[in-house]
Amino acid sequence: MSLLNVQSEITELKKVLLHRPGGELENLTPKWLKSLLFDDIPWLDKAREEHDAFAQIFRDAGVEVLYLADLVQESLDQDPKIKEQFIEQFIKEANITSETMKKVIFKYLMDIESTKDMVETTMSGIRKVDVPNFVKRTLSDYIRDYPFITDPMPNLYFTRDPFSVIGQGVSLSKMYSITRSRETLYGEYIFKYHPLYSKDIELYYDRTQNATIEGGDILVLSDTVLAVGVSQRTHPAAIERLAKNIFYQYKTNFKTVLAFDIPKKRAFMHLDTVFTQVDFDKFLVHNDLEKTMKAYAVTKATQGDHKLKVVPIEDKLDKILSKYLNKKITLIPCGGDDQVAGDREQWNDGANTIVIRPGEVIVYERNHITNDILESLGVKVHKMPSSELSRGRGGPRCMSMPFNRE
Ligand SMILES: NC(=[NH2+])NCCC[C@H](N)C(=O)O
Repeated sequence: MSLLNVQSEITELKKVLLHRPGGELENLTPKWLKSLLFDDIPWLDKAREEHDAFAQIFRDAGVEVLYLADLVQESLDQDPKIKEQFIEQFIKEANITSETMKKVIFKYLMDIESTKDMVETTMSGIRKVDVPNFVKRTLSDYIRDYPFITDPMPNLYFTRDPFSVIGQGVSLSKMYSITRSRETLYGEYIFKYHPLYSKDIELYYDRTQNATIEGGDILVLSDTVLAVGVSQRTHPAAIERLAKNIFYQYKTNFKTVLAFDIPKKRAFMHLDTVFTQVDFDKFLVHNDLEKTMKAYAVTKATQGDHKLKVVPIEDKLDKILSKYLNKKITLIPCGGDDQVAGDREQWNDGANTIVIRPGEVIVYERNHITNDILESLGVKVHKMPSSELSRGRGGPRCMSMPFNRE
């Protein structure tokens, strides 16, 4: 039986996957910031302190915290061949063109004694100055003032996106941006080789598909209903493929995929930046969501082999959720009614909370207006420090991937 189990956004969280930020953040520089999807450079030591506080909130609430680099290390240490294969694939995807350089980097990584250090090196990026006796060989070695042989992956601490646990299976993302594409390699090795987490795993999507989908767009509303954002990052064709796989190929319990078409822009980058559940009957939303979104219900077609039926939904968001979740739903606007506070706090992921148990969430401390509103509605709010981590434009939900909920 699969050790993964996520049938909801809000029931008691048992196990969660995080990534403690590492050297990849120190490899951010203003020149490449935009293409690396950061708005500023977090101070690594402080970012780690904040992240450790985040992890401690989970532990204090009885949640087991897993770390990405540990799971990858445990997967690669199953067999020296797996480790070699991983390094080869990493090099291939890092776009190293020179055959000699490929060999140099292979040896460089193989020579790192601990597998975990090796994995962290692949994450933080390898600079030309890191490699002993680096010799310029290719034209680009000579011409470009580019410091890296392999690029850093600074977005790894957003464990929500490269894969997503759905029910007892996994959707391994095909990422939208070049900079995040290699992040899914780690998930591939975990779900193929990890002694615990590769057992009986159903793969509902995989990284070799063409159409892009990212975990931040996927919300497991119940054991029968998924919500998926059609966003800057997730293409409708990917949602249809996912739906066919969960409806037909794997015959899961899921009956409906609600597709929410949202604006294709950075402030709305994933559905979970504008919309998260906080309790059985409460959702946090960005003020502008209702005005700008359009919902569709995707179900099995009654006729035709492996066909889908897509129906536009005209109802308002609370009505749609009430219908599919079978209860009256309250929408809580991020930042309240004030447009300025709403826009500001949403930009700092005020609408992006992770639920520990129904009505108990982790939030960024800085979003004080939204946090006060949540508290006034009886939601238990754990505030985490958030000066540095928020510079990557992701909040507590983006930084966590539940492996198991009650
Ligand atoms: N699930 C999320 N909302 N993730 C936020 C990811 C932020 C990251 N800098 C990116 O642009 O990809």
